[in-house]
Amino acid sequence: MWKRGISMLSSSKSRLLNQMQVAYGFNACQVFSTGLLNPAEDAVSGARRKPFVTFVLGGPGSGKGTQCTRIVNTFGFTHLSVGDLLRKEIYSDSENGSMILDTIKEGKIVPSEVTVKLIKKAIEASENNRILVDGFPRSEENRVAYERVGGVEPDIVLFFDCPKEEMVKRVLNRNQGRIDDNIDTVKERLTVFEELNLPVIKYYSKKGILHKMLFILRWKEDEIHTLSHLHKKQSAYIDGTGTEDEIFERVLPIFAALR
Ligand SMILES: Nc1ncnc2c1ncn2[C@@H]1O[C@H](COP(=O)(O)OP(=O)(O)O)[C@@H](O)[C@H]1O
Ligand SMILES: O=c1ccn([C@@H]2O[C@H](COP(=O)(O)OP(=O)(O)O)[C@@H](O)[C@H]2O)c(=O)[nH]1
Ligand SMILES: [Mg+2]
Repeated sequence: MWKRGISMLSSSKSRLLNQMQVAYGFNACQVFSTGLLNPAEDAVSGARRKPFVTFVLGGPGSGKGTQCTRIVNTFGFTHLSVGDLLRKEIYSDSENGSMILDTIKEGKIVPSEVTVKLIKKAIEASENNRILVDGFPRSEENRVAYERVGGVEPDIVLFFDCPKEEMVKRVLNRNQGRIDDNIDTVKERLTVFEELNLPVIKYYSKKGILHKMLFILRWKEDEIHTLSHLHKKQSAYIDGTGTEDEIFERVLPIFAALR
């Protein structure tokens, strides 16, 4: 896997890494190779190291998956899209397949015991110590269930914020043949996001120093003020609008410390 990663370091990537070095004052090549040489097991004892986990949050179509791909390519993370893990379950002979299909179609949230088990299994199977968990936790219940099973909180939480109209436009143009990319489901997903996912984002923001946040909340103006006032120092703010390149420029500094 390491060899494969090193051969992926194409000249365009080298150029990007050099630009990052100039822009952010750190050795991006070093960051990249450290990511690759960041195995899940301790080289001497062989014991499993605590994974370095980043949760990637944001509404439907906010660009989580798109930016995760870039973070993977630049910082050597393994990307676990929880939506993808669930979709795989539908097509495997899993006992939960039809329940998952119905839940995704309706834009609701799959029970925590199912998702937490899938995430745990995927983290354990990963040879990499750096993990991006994309699209989870989607509710406080999800968050608590993960902490209970894993016994740890994430190291970083990213939140990609995007106006509703832009998210709807992106989802309806996504063109990946997803059963939930239709106007009725996306409307429901936005309601679920607001009711169940925003409290999770608020929770991590309050954690402040432990969790860096990318945070511009367009949803509830009163909360923006309170949260940004309370957590200005500890939080990193990002805007999920603009081109993919522009957004990634805002993401890069968050991982700059991972030398
Ligand atoms: N900055 C952007 N501007 C325009 N379209 C984007 C941007 N980022 C992602 N997209 C597109 O929007 C759609 C949703 O992006 P995706 O990464 O799947 O979002 P999420 O995982 O948050 O639902 C995809 O078709 C993607 O190509
Ligand atoms: O932790 C999760 C992640 C996803 N989902 C379900 O899977 C759907 C699609 O999630 P995905 O992250 O793929 O969607 P995205 O936000 O990327 O559009 C969601 O609407 C939920 O129904 C879930 O129940 N729990
Ligand atoms: Mg996604």
